[in-house]
Amino acid sequence: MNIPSNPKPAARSASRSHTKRGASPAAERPAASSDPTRDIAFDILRGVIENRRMLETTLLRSPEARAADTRDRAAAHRLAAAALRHLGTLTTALEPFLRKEPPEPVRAALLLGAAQLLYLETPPHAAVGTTVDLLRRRGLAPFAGLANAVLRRVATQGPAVLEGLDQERLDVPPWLWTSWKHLGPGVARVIARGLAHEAPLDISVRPDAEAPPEAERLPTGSWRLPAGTRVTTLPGFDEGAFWVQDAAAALPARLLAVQPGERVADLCAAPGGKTAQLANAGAVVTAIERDPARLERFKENIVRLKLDVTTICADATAWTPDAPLDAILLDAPCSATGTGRRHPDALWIKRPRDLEALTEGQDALLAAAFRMLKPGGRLVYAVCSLQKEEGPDRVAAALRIGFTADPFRPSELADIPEALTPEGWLRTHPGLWPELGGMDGFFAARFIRPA
Ligand SMILES: C[S@@+](CC[C@H](N)C(=O)[O-])C[C@H]1O[C@@H](n2cnc3c(N)ncnc32)[C@H](O)[C@@H]1O
Repeated sequence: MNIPSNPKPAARSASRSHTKRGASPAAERPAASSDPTRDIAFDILRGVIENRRMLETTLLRSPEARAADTRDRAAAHRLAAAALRHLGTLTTALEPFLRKEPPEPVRAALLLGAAQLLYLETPPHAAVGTTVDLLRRRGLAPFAGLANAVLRRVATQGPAVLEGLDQERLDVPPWLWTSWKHLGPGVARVIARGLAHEAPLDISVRPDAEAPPEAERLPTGSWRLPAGTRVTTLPGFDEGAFWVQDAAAALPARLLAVQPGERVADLCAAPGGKTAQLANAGAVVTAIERDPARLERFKENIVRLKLDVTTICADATAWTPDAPLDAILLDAPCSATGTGRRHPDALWIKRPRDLEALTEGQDALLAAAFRMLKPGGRLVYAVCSLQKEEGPDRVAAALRIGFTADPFRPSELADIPEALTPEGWLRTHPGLWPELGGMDGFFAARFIRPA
C-alpha cells in the first residue's frame, strides 16, 4: 500500500507508557458519550487507510453517517478530507513524538487530532480532549494517555516541525509524483500546491437562467463559490437554474461543439453535468449509464434541470444506437487523479496496477464509440485523470482503432489558452488558475470517424 505507514522508531518519545500515568486532565476525564463528527471522520479515515475504501463509500454505507445530521456529516467529511489531504505531512510530523508504531486505529485517531491542530485551527484543548474521548469510545482507552501526550506536543512543537518539511512532496504519493513528470518540469510541484487546498464550488448555469448573486464568473463562463458552500441552499437550485460542475469539467462537452438537432450520445453520463451541457446546446441526447444507482441520481438532476434527454441503463460497450450518431461524448471512467482536491482519498487509494484495467475499459469504450458514429461523425474523449496512460496513450489507441485526430484550435480555448497542448489536446490540472482557486485535472482529445 502506498499510504504512508509507519513512523520509524524515533529517538524522542512523548510518552513512555500507553497508560494514563502522568496524563493530563484531558486523558483522565470520562469520555463524552457521543461526537458524531469525529466518530464518522475516524471511520472514514480508517476505511481509506486500512481498507482502501473511498471516503464517499463510508459516508453512504455507514449507519452512523446516514443517521447523522447534515452538518455533522459535512464536518466529518471536512475533517477526514483534511487528514487525507495532508496525510504524508501529518504522518511525518507525528514521527518525532512517537517511540514506536501505534496500532492502525490509534494512528488514525492521532492523524485526525494532528489535522485539527495543524490545519483546521481547532483549539488545542478541544483537539486533544476529543481525540482522547474518541479512543475511549472505541475501546482504545489504554492509548488515551499516549494520544494526550503526543497531541499536546504536536500542539506546541508541530508548527515548527512543519516548517522543516517539504509538504507538497510529502502529500502526493511518490508514484504519482514521478508519473506526473510527463506533464513537464516542475508541474508535479505546481499540482501539489493546488492539491493542498479544498476545492471551491463551481456551477454551470443554464443559458436562460441567472447565477446566484454571490457567485463569481470565471474566464471560461463557469461560476465559482467558496469551498464549503452548500449548493442546495443557493437561490435557483430547486428551480434547476444550475448544476454542480468544476470549471475544467465543463470544457470537454463544449469542445464537442454540438449543433441544435444533432443526434448525440453521452456514453458515461452520470451524474449528468456534461449531458446537461449537450442538451442545453440543443442536441438530441441519449445518455447511457451502466450503474443503476448513479442513473437514478442522473435522472433526478435532469428532472430538476427540466431537460429532455433519453436515458438508458446499459453498458455502453454493448449498446447500439438505432441509427449512426452525429457526435459522441465519452467521459470515460478513470483513475480520477485530477480530482484530488475534492477527493484526496482517491490519490492514496489508487495504485499503478489499477491503470491497466482502466485503460482496457477506455479502449473498449473507444472502439464502441467508433462503431456508433456515422462516417464524418466526431468524438470527444475525456478523463479527469493526470495520468499519461489515460490521456496521450489513449489518443494513440484511438488512432489504432481507426479514428483520425481533430485537434482543438486556439480559438476554441481562447479563454483558457494554457489548457491547449502543442498537439491540440486539452490538459488542465489543479495548479492552473492559482489566483482563482485552481481547477480539476482533465484531459480531452477530439477525433473524427473517417468517411
Ligand atoms: C467520469 S463518470 C461520468 C461523469 C459524467 N459524464 C458527468 O459529467 O457528470 C463515469 C461514469 O461512467 C459510468 N460507466 C462506467 N463504465 C461504463 C460503461 N461501460 N457503460 C456505461 N457507463 C459506464 C460510471 O458508472 C460513471 O457514472
